[in-house]
Amino acid sequence: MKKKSIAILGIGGVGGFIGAKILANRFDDSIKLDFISRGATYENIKSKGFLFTSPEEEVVLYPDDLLLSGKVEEPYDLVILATKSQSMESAIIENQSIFDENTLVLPLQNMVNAAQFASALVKKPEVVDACIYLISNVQNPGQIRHLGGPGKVIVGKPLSDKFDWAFEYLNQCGIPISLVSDAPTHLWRKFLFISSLGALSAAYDVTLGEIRNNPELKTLWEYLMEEIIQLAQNRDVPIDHSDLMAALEMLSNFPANAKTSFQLDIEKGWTGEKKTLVDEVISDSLKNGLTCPYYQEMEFKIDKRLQHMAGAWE
Ligand SMILES: NC(=O)C1=CN([C@@H]2O[C@H](COP(=O)(O)OP(=O)(O)OC[C@H]3O[C@@H](n4cnc5c(N)ncnc54)[C@H](OP(=O)(O)O)[C@@H]3O)[C@@H](O)[C@H]2O)C=CC1
Ligand SMILES: CC(C)(CO)C(=O)C(=O)O
Repeated sequence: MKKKSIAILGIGGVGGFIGAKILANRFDDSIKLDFISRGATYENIKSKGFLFTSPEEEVVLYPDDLLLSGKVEEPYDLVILATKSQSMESAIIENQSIFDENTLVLPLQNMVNAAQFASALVKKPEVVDACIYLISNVQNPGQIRHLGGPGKVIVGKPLSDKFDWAFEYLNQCGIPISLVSDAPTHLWRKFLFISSLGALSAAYDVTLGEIRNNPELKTLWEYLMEEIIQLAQNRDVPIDHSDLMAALEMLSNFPANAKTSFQLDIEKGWTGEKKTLVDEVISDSLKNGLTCPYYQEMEFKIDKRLQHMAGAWE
């Protein structure tokens, strides 16, 4: 029987964490795991191996095959999409050959509609809603540091049980998988936290500790979350004030000096995931007759920061 195969497309914070868990914990070679990367990430892994650091370990690992994005010719049984949201489209388009009608696609972006977006591009495979709870960053291309979070993956149930092997395998490799029938609610709950906190931290250039300890910033954060809740409810997704309270509580688990990854991108003058974290919240709200003055204010401030940085570098 043909070996099952898994490809991770995008070896950054998320893709690297999942790849490391599989490579470090797999118990046999019954399933093939390939990395699809590009540029410096590809070159560094090729020449030095893949370095994964966590509070428990520092290991150099090797995927079964390291492949250059755009040059892959075989379809996979499971494809984990782990690029940032703004790179998804081009990554999928240049790697169409990795998908066929037997592939399951797991998109892990901080988006509420990643599965719909990917589905329209890949056409044949089944794409399920998914999200991951994790803090893991690129130190250098091909070198990933896991800073916290269990790496728990929440996945919307596929149409059949033919992919159960994949979920069992990931679980056995130390990636906790939770299959749920109400995936949109989970995705929106996560988006409520990430989008609002990302927007606020990027607009004001503040750490998570500064947001926690500054009553004005904390109130602004709550207003932003309320704008997400009204958008979710407008789409019949049942998140409410109790989720806002849970998000406030969740912030207390983060180190005071932690910054969101969106803020780190803005600091470098990059737009990062602004389109999916901020701009689309505004456009979707307005399209549905909702007002979102706090998101609009964050967007304005973020744009000003970006313009200021672009000016400073000219
Ligand atoms: N990091 C985290 O802890 C968490 C992140 N998320 C979400 O997960 C998603 C991924 O985030 P994260 O892992 O941090 O992002 P990173 O930027 O760390 O990693 C993305 C990787 O994808 C690569 N990539 C982009 N386009 C291609 C392509 N065409 N072919 C091959 N590789 C490509 C990038 O390479 P290159 O450098 O060359 O662009 C980069 O290595 C985001 O939506 C994020 O919001 C969710 C939960 C936690
Ligand atoms: C959880 C959090 C906020 C950690 O930095 C994150 O995932 C992000 O920045 O996108």
